[in-house]
Amino acid sequence: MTRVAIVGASGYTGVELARILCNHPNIELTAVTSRQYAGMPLAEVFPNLRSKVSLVCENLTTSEICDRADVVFAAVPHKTAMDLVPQLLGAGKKVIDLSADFRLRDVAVYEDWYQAHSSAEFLAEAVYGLPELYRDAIGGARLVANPGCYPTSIILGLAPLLKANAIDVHTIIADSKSGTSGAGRGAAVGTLFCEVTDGFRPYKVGGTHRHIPEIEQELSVLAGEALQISFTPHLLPISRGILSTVYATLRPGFDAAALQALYHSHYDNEQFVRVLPSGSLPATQYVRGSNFCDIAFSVDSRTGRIVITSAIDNIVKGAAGQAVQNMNIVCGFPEATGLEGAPFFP
Ligand SMILES: NC(=O)C1=CN([C@@H]2O[C@H](COP(=O)(O)OP(=O)(O)OC[C@H]3O[C@@H](n4cnc5c(N)ncnc54)[C@H](OP(=O)(O)O)[C@@H]3O)[C@@H](O)[C@H]2O)C=CC1
Ligand SMILES: CC(=O)N[C@@H](CCC(=O)OP(=O)(O)O)C(=O)O
Repeated sequence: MTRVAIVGASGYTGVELARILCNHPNIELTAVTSRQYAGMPLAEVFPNLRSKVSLVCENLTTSEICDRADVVFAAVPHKTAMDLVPQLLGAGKKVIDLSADFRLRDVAVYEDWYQAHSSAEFLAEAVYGLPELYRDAIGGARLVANPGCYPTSIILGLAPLLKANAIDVHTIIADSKSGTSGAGRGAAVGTLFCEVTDGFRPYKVGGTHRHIPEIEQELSVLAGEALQISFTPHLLPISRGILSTVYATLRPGFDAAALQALYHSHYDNEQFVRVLPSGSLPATQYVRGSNFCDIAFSVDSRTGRIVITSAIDNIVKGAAGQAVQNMNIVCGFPEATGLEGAPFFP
């Protein structure tokens, strides 16, 4: 059995990791950390885990975590992760980092959008953990940088088009809507019930959201040239789910039938990407609790644009589920282990 620790188990991605991992046949969950809840059973912090997880939250040092685990999920905020990762790697551990600390390859870009990086020497070896793009490299990685939730939904939606040179890469606009769990479990006025319920609003408008450089980095690799996008996130009064609507101008020669074939050839062997039949549209409630990304597109012949819609559960394919998918690849387990469940509905 592979021994696994979750650092940051009292957060939303941490509890989702515990929920997925408690049914995983190849691993043993051996440590769950939290400073606030140290001494309290994780199943008391999160009663959904009653009778499924018996571990008690602990405030462990990094060397204590190393003694207990072979694989460590860092489900902590950025900055905290970059301070933790070097010691874990030094002790020979495999690390799946859910934060943004190792996603950007260029330290200057990271420092522009986040803060000073104290472990930049590991950026070159970190593998961006989007299995549909980097499966082989993830298999040999000791540090996987699990993607952000918005980037997962947008990059998967655009990848087939960029690889086939089917769109004008300078025309991409992405409009994404996220459930409130995307903001984490920490108390904040902006995520109070009265601030969120019965309403809908954009935030970080005008090219200011920190997922922009991550999305541009990966789309530029796919396009083979540097590109920029317009991206606007919105906050939905739902607990989980992301729906992204992405627009781009089509190049001549790509009609709807050719594009449908393109998406299918790209994703039909992928277990977690469902290309919807023509005329169907994705919805957050059809991926809820699952590791699926549902994708559809329509061609607007009036404007010559393609409109791609993609839906994920931000905590699953957008975070913990994708992290377990990455662990499975790193450890050589079947990629869908622990992630086979159908979405919850309603
Ligand atoms: N929520 C989402 O949809 C997504 C989140 N992510 C990323 O995953 C990571 C975790 O996110 P999320 O679970 O939402 O965050 P939460 O705010 O819900 O949880 C954060 C966790 O980190 C722990 N923590 C905070 N500061 C420290 C510290 N200095 N040292 C040790 N532990 C600390 C907290 O526990 P305690 O304070 O008790 O120690 C808590 O368990 C973040 O980097 C986030 O950006 C990525 C994709 C999607
Ligand atoms: C709704 C909401 O607030 N979402 C978060 C993004 C989610 C996330 O966790 O992104 P990282 O993994 O890059 O930190 C936000 O917009 O900042």
